[in-house]
Amino acid sequence: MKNTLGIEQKFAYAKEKYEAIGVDVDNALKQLKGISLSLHCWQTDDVTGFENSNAQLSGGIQATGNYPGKARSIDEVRQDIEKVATFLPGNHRLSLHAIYGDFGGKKVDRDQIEPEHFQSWIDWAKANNLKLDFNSTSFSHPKSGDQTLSHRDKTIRDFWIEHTIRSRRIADEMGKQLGSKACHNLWVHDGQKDMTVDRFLYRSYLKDSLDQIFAYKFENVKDSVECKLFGTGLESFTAGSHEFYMGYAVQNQIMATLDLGHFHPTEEIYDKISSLLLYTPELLLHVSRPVRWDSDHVVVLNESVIMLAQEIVRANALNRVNVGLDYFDASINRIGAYVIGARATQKAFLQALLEPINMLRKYEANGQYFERLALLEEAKALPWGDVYDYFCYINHVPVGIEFISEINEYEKQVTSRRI
Ligand SMILES: C[C@H](O)[C@H](O)[C@@H](O)C(=O)CO
Ligand SMILES: [Mn+2]
Repeated sequence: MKNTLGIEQKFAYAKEKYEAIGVDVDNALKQLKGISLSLHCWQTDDVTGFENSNAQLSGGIQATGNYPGKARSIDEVRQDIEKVATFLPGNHRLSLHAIYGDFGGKKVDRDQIEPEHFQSWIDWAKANNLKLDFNSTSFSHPKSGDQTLSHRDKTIRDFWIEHTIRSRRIADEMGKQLGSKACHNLWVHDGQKDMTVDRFLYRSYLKDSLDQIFAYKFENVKDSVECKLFGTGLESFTAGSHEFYMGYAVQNQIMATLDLGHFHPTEEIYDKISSLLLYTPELLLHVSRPVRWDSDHVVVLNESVIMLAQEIVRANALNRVNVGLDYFDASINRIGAYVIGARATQKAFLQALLEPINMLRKYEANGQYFERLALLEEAKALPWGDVYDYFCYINHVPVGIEFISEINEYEKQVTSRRI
């Protein structure tokens, strides 16, 4: 590790500055260490999965780019995730989609998946000190079409109901064996391209499908439902809108998933945190970066992510919010994409944990709004970066830009050879 003295000295100076405004830096670091990010497995291979080698991504989502080195097998996904973990301070989780099963080369349709197809993932996760989360997969399948759980054909709905119940059962097994409840995220792309007249009908089918799916209770699963504004090719109607799933989550006391790319481009999700947490037990986040649409660009430390982290910390809700990442950029080094996005998310939480919240609250309560705004602005320039470097250093992962050369080396030795 380079320049150890500099890191410690800068941290000591930063700590003094924060303590002068009433911030407990050691406690912030302790809390940051407790935030497990759920890394999305699908950045390794551009959401292809291992059902069949010619899988075409559908469902209104797209991974654009052709950067060499994507993972081509389960072993390569695991190898890449293990590498990513060496760059991230803290203990994290992996979120799998149902199409990433270990099917042993056999054709296993979605309504036939079993926990046994994910046992090798569970064993691997255990050996690597990771916990798992899970997602049913409605896209990239001959029966997907434009609609699944909301389809007007009962046989199609029944197929996807069966798939989703089985997915939750797999999540339950993961949660049980790994000793940590698995989040099961349900996102279906269901919608229509053009003006749709039977919206009420499709949404009532979707509700009925969900009722059948959630009639099964699994002890080791935390269920979540993910809304979306629209998918590509399905621009006019989305069955699972925000209002639809918010109502469903509240009525059934499950989680809503908030994906940063699933709202109107100027709509921020930070302000939904305190509202939803008053009515649902927990939340699941999909931290992402929409550029003009739900483009799933790599997460960076932008205002949307910072404000989101602030709202969670200010609401004292770290233990009620599950933080998943969701983006897929096939145009740059994929390991680098994970590390940039995961570290940016951690930096946002660190900034939030280092906020001089007591002073800010006092100003607000006294109606001292100039002082509140001034302190919010000054806090942006406080040396949180030195605290993050120290966090990396004490957790034995590369500090600052050191990870760039290490990822380049991995590319040279491993991913560039995948041809
Ligand atoms: C692959 C994921 O399940 C998917 O990205 C979903 O979470 C989503 O956000 C779709 O836009
Ligand atoms: Mn998502």
